[in-house]
Amino acid sequence: MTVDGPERFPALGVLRRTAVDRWRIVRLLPRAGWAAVTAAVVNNVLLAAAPVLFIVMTSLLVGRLPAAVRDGVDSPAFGRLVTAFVVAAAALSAQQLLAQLQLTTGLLVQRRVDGWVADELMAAALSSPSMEPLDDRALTDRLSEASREVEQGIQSPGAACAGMLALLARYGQLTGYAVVVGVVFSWLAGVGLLAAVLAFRHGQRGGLRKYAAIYGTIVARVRRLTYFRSVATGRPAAKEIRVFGLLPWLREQYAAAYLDWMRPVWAERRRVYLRPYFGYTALGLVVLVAVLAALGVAGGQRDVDLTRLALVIQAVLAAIQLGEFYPEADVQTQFGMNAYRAVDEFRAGMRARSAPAPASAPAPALVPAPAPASAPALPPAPRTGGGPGAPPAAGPIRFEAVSYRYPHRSAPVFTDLDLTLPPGRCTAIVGLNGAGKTTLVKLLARLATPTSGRITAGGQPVDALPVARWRGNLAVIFQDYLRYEASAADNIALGAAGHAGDLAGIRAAAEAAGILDTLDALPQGLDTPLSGQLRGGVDLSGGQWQRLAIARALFAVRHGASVLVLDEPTASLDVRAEARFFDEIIAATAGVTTVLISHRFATVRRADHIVVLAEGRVAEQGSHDELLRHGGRYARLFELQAARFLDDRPDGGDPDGRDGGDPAAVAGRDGDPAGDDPDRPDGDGGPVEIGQERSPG
Ligand SMILES: Nc1ncnc2c1ncn2[C@@H]1O[C@H](COP(=O)(O)OP(=O)(O)OP(=O)(O)O)[C@@H](O)[C@H]1O
Repeated sequence: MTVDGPERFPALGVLRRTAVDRWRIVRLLPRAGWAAVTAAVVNNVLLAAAPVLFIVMTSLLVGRLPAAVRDGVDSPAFGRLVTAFVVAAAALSAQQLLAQLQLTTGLLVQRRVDGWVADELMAAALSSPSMEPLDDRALTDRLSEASREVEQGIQSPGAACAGMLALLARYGQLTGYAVVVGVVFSWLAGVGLLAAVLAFRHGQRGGLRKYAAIYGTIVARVRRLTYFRSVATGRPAAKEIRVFGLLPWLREQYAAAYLDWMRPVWAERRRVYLRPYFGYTALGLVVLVAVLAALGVAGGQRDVDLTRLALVIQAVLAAIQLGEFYPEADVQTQFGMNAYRAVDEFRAGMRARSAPAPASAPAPALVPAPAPASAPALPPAPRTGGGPGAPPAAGPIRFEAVSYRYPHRSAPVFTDLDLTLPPGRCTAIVGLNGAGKTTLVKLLARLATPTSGRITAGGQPVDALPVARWRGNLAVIFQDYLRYEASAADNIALGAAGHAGDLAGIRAAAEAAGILDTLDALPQGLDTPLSGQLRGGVDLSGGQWQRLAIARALFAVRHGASVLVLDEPTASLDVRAEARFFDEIIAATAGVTTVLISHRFATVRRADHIVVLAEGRVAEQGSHDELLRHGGRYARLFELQAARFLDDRPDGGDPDGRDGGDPAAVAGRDGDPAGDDPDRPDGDGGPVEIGQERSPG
């Protein structure tokens, strides 16, 4: 096996990696626009020249002083002294001004580059049609490192670009000083000076590089620290922290996470900086002493005049100072390069983990759904066209021998799952916690890909369709649906973002979800921002948010989605609203293939078809009546609910049921499983949820 250079000589490897990283940063510069980059380059070149000009002019000033004093204020010698003074003062002023401009042009470059990188990062994060890559910790570590730096903008790729440009000024000055020493004194001294300063810089940069490398290995610790900080200061946890008195616990956790994060950093800092620092300082001192000693010898032999003496002394001292740490460039370039490497690695990881989209596969025609038995209560919006971009109509959706296992999990969630979702009907999926209900939705929405088996719609594999086209056919409200910090109208319109102008549709969806009156009563009606954090904004209750999320799904249905998935849609609804759920919402989507996931019998029992998931398969299925007659798992859970209701119900309760009680339980008790009074308010004997089996005793 051949050993290449960098492996045999580690220093070469480091140099090669540094060069590659720097080149990567340089290639980002065009993203800032050529005008901004040119302005920054010109500024930094002038900033390199100004201090060199200053020491040249002040040295001339020193050299011309004896003649000017001797010849008097009216002499040409005095005029030359004044000229040198004016040019030196102008160079100094220009340096001050250019330093400010360096900041401004650098910021401009930085912001533009970071804006582009942020776009790239977002595009990469959303590039995979499935969510699986985001379950990969190594990949999300890269993402969090990159996005943290881009967000903070201190050690970002944009800051690295600005830092690289600023290096032009520093190294330009250094070259200028070395050339001055070479020209007026000795090229050997000039080159020696340059080499000593560069060696010292190498020590600095090498230390910083090693120090920065440790950050790549402690991202998980940083994430933990950030987590505790956001829990402590964020709004979502504010209630629990106060109620449970969690402040001391949080402080302790935060302090532990902080030390866990910082200890390796401190140790590395001592290791990489201390010893090299002494070594390189000694080298710098040796060169300084050698050059100054040679100068002294030459001065003693009267080989150098006053101007040259002043010039060399100033140039050497200024050059030695350039061996220091550059606050405007060093951290930015080192950490910014790391951040951009994280961006690159994240993008590459996403590409590698994303299943290639079958772009060239022709979209098969799906079997059209049967006409709805009754006209949908939610009036459909006029379709904007039925060309190839129109969403496919869904036939029966089948999971055929589908198995699925999450990455990094050994146990599969599903093993050879066979399941049919009849078109235009409502199928309820029930099962204990962790049975796989939400995973089933992820598979249906192609956020995850079956490990084996396939999902078909109208007989055609759904993964043969472009993913966007398939998803255009779905309206999904997840259990953890989003509460957008936007107006109420926008929160609904986001169900079909291309139809935000359909105000009548937004109102119709809100009405069908039973939230229209609430929204109309807000200070700005449906235009009210839904967040206490926004000016003029208000927050909604949990149940109101849930209705709004349902309205979003209904709006998507109005605009062409023919498969509606509702994951725990009644979890936050009050019992009256839950009882009305079928009449108001499911009826509004009659004719739409609906998947309803719920732990609540009051919600599921009126579905056309009920599927019980257990141990990775369909354990039972049928209508509510059939499943009760079957006397299996579903019936057992239902009986538990009824028993709970009977236990909790006070003796001689109101015969018409108006003192409370879950309608499902009433149905189970009176033998009319399907019939109940949806208006009946519930009392304290709330529904027992599927997945929370309780002993009847
Ligand atoms: N992102 C994930 N990575 C690894 N395992 C997961 C992930 N999400 C879910 N699981 C596991 O998959 C199984 C099914 O989870 P899923 O959320 O689908 O259950 P569920 O039936 O919806 O549960 P619940 O009724 O509690 O909402 C569980 O064992 C869970 O631990």
